[in-house]
Amino acid sequence: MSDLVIETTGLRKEFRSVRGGSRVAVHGLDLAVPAGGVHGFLGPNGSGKTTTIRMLLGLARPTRGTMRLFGEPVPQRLPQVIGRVGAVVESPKFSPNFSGRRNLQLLAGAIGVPTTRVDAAIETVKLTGRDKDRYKSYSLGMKQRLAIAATLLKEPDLLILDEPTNGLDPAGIREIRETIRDLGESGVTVLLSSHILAEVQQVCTSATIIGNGRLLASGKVDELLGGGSSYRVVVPDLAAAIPVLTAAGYAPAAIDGVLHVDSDEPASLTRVLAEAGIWLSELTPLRADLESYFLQLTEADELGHDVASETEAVA
Ligand SMILES: Nc1ncnc2c1ncn2[C@@H]1O[C@H](COP(=O)(O)OP(=O)(O)OP(=O)(O)O)[C@@H](O)[C@H]1O
Repeated sequence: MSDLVIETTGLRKEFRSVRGGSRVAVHGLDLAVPAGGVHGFLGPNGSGKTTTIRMLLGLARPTRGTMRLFGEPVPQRLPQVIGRVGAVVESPKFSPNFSGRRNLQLLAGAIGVPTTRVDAAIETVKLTGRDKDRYKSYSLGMKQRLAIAATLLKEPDLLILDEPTNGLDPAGIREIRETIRDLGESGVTVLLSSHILAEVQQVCTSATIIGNGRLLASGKVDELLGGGSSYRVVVPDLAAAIPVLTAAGYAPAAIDGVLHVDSDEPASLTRVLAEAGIWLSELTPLRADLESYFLQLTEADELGHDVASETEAVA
């Protein structure tokens, strides 16, 4: 039995246009989300994230392909598994004149779970202290946290969040990210869709990257980032530093009057130069996020290159 919480194979979605043509939103997507932790579902706007999530939740019908949630085929067995899934895909409807707490209590009653779970949900999303204020007085970030609290009432094993930080101010973004990280650490599997690379890097343990409805790469965030790091090295005399670094096994590249050097250990880079009497005036990490990797993948996709071989080269 697979320990994947979400699995899709060859998932495809075509939308018919009014003029008789069709637009392919999802192209044969193979998605594999392991149990536990926060899995990023990263792609630019319009890359097919929401459409994929809607299909998983039975809100849109795939044109082709198969999907499984907790090993069960969906939509066929969705009724059996949907109780284990919480999702914030669109803004939920809360009563503006009731407090956040009252809204959750009503919801708990409606879905038949004990109202005692309301306290835990409020605490998890850090709305304690504001839970008795009217919903309409909440900031966007608080409204989003209440939406997450609502999904927690049924104590889901899988939480699907579609761009939950969209439209929030920096404080709201920080709070939601902390909440998501805490949830991932508590044992819930979270699928976090996002078009923000830094968000996936900060919050997620593993990720799937898509572009134009196609899989570009998937794996642990650390591995997606690549093994080594590159540094920008500023020295007074490039011509003196290059042979010293080359002799020590590095492959320095001179770019715009500075050196770019791949190294896992910046301290030894510094020592090699210092031992040759070369004192560096700057050592800065060049690539510490998914940005360049993502751009490389999406450009390759747009050019129709063999994305699989690009992925292997980076992994
Ligand atoms: N109901 C629909 N009818 C026609 N085209 C659609 C429909 N829903 C989505 N699309 C198209 O499918 C593509 C993927 O859209 P989708 O919303 O899934 O992307 P996304 O990655 O979630 O982007 P965003 O972050 O902007 O929501 C887009 O080109 C979009 O215009």
